[in-house]
Amino acid sequence: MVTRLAVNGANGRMGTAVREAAAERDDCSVVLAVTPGGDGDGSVVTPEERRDALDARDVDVVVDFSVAGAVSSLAEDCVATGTPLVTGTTGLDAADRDSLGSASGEVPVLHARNFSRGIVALRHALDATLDVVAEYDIEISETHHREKRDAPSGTATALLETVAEHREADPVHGRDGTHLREETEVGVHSRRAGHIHGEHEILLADNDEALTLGHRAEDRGVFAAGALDAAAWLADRDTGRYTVDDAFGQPTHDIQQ
Ligand SMILES: NC(=O)C1=CN([C@@H]2O[C@H](COP(=O)(O)OP(=O)(O)OC[C@H]3O[C@@H](n4cnc5c(N)ncnc54)[C@H](OP(=O)(O)O)[C@@H]3O)[C@@H](O)[C@H]2O)C=CC1
Ligand SMILES: O=C(O)C1=N[C@H](C(=O)O)C[C@H](O)C1
Repeated sequence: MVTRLAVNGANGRMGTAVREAAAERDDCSVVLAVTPGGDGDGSVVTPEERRDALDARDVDVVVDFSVAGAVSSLAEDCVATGTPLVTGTTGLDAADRDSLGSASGEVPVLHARNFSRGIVALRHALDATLDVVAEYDIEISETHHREKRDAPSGTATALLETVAEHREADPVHGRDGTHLREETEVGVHSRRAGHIHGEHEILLADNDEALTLGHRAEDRGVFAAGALDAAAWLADRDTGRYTVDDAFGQPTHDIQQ
């Protein structure tokens, strides 16, 4: 089956990567692009024209990479038209988050702060690592291109949440002044430079050792491919809230001691 997609934020860096990746696949087809300018063509519309266009173009799933603050009206359009929603937009505001929550009572919704399978693996690796060394000092660092608006990255925030599932974790964003690190601190550091697609590193140190877990995205294609895999998977799902773990599969074996 070919999944008919709408791409929201279609002319952005990720929207472009998604359209390029979809053009190389035979399991999905982009039938609608949504971008603030529109272009008067029925297949490229503005956010205001989106609701009617989702019906008119018979869209199966919306894939969204846009901006914080724009996701709530998108979620409302998905509910009004019964269209499943995959969104990778990060730095969401409270209205966006609430809308995704209520939309998932009406249509399938999958929000992921990173669609790379390597990042899914990194999160599972961190989870397993914290089972052994949760009390080590932990610092999370991320580096992205100069155009990125939100900091810390959605991925760094998700990694921090994984730490918080294991221990008290008080984020400290950057450091200055003269004071000692508190035991519960987790440093969260954001760098912005050039065209870097996305790097994340977790440093854990204590007990005469230091351990790092890290990931580097080498092309936006990795996020686009994951989002398209998630969209194809979500097309057949029941109403509800889903994660990339649901779409890509949970780990199949336990870490052996
Ligand atoms: N989950 C993941 O795996 C990944 C998530 N991201 C996240 O995706 C988001 C987009 O990133 P990126 O593509 O680099 O950003 P860009 O700024 O390149 O793209 C965002 C696009 O959204 C458009 N836009 C603005 N307002 C609306 C609206 N109301 N409706 C529809 N489109 C709108 C912008 O148009 P205009 O410029 O005309 O305003 C722009 O073209 C960010 O939040 C980023 O963090 C990025 C990579 C991977
Ligand atoms: O804006 C980006 O580029 C990216 N954003 C996501 C995030 O905030 O974690 C994912 C990826 O790192 C690229």
